Amino acid sequence: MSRPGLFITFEGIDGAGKSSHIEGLATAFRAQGRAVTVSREPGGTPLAEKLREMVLNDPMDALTESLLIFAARRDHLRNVIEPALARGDVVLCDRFTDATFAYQGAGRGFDLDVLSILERLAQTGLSPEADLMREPDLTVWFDLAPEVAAERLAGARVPDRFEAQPVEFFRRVAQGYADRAAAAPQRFARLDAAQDRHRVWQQLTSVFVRKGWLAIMVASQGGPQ
Ligand SMILES: Nc1ncnc2c1ncn2[C@@H]1O[C@H](COP(=O)(O)OP(=O)(O)OP(=O)(O)O)[C@@H](O)[C@H]1O
Ligand SMILES: Cc1cn([C@H]2C[C@H](O)[C@@H](COP(=O)(O)O)O2)c(=O)[nH]c1=O
Repeated sequence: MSRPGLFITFEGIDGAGKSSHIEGLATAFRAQGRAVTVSREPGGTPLAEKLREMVLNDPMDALTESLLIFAARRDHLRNVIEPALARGDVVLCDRFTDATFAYQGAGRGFDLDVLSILERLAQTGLSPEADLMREPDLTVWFDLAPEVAAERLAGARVPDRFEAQPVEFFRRVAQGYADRAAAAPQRFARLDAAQDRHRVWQQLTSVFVRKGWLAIMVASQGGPQ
């Protein structure tokens, strides 16, 4: 009998360390016989990647930004996430809707009620259960002080529109993530992302072992060196 799909998202402020661990986790799942789809937001389809380029680079107001992000998300859900979950894949997605509440909501100060309406519109009617609003089964939150994230990113790459924001913006985004985690504690797993890569990897795999989604052996394998 095929196993049900799992939708797992990774969140945190820019530079928190999410991307450093997602491929390692995909390898761990594959080693245990699971098919894995790795993706990201905004992005993940040709259309959504075009929208990503605009959102990350072109000046726009917060409503335009939110509409483009949810348009990209719907296309990504329709064409990648829902088909993968229907096949029984583990879907590992670098950011999802919590990022919109944290960045556009808490960071930019955009109306959270409007975001909730857009969320319902964009994430409903795509799975065989018509009324289901697709949400992650688990959200791993890499919690890191904005000052530490800024140090990690300094000089690492050319900053996009978000990475170029001042530290006060990221304090609000970090608070936005804390609020989302407090509102859905059963869905969120918080990691102390200030620890070194190996310890963060250990925290990460422990979450999956505790849930029974990975066997205990992988906690000491793979991951960044
Ligand atoms: N635990 C860690 N300790 C120190 N540096 C780290 C750690 N984890 C990642 N880094 C470094 O910090 C930088 C940001 O890491 P990474 O790209 O994984 O973060 P991210 O959360 O995916 O960021 P973004 O969302 O902006 O793409 C990279 O240069 C990476 O090598
Ligand atoms: C999904 C999503 C993302 N963002 C922002 C957050 C980041 O600054 C960029 C994506 O870059 P990354 O290197 O892939 O992390 O986009 C946002 O503002 N709102 C969202 O919903």
